Amino acid sequence: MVYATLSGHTEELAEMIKERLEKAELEISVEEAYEAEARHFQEYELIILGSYTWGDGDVPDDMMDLYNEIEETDLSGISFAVFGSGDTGYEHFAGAVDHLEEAVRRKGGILTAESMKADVDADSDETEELADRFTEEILAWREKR
Ligand SMILES: Cc1cc2nc3c(=O)[nH]c(=O)nc-3n(C[C@H](O)[C@H](O)[C@H](O)COP(=O)(O)O)c2cc1C
Repeated sequence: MVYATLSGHTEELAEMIKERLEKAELEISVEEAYEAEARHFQEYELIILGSYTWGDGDVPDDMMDLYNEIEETDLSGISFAVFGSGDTGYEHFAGAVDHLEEAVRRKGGILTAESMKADVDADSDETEELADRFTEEILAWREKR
C-alpha cells in the first residue's frame, strides 16, 4: 500500500484498510508515496494507492513523482485498488482518485475494486462502511484468483 497524506486523513483510511486486510491474514507493507517506486510494483500481488486531493481536483505534489512514474511504466498484469480522502465541498471531489485510476487503466493495470472516496467530513460509521466495502471487494477478488 502506498499513500500520500498531508493532514492525516488518508493515513487514517490507510490504517483502516490495513487492519481489515490483516484480519483476513493478508500480509501488507505500507509506504508513503515519496518513498515508493513504480518499478517495484510487479513484486506484489496487489498495489493499493491512496491519496488526498489538492488544488482543483489534482494529484498532490507528494504523489506527483510516483504518478509520473506510473505514466511511464507498463502496468500490464499488475493489480490495483485506489482510495482517497477528499472534501465534497470542492467541485472535483477526490479528483486525485480519478486521476490515479485513469493512469492505472491507461497503463494496462487491473482495477480489482471500485475506488473508495471518503469525505473528510463524513461521520466515522460512514467511513468505516466504505472501508468495509472496499476491503470486501479486494478479498472477493483474491478469492477468485
Ligand atoms: C488547497 C486545498 C485544495 C483542495 N482541493 C480539493 C479538491 O479539489 N477536491 C477534494 O475533494 N478535496 C480537496 N481538498 C481537501 C483535501 O483533499 C481533504 O481535506 C483531505 O481529507 C486531506 O487529506 P489528508 O488529511 O490525508 O491530507 C483540498 C484541500 C486544500 C487545503
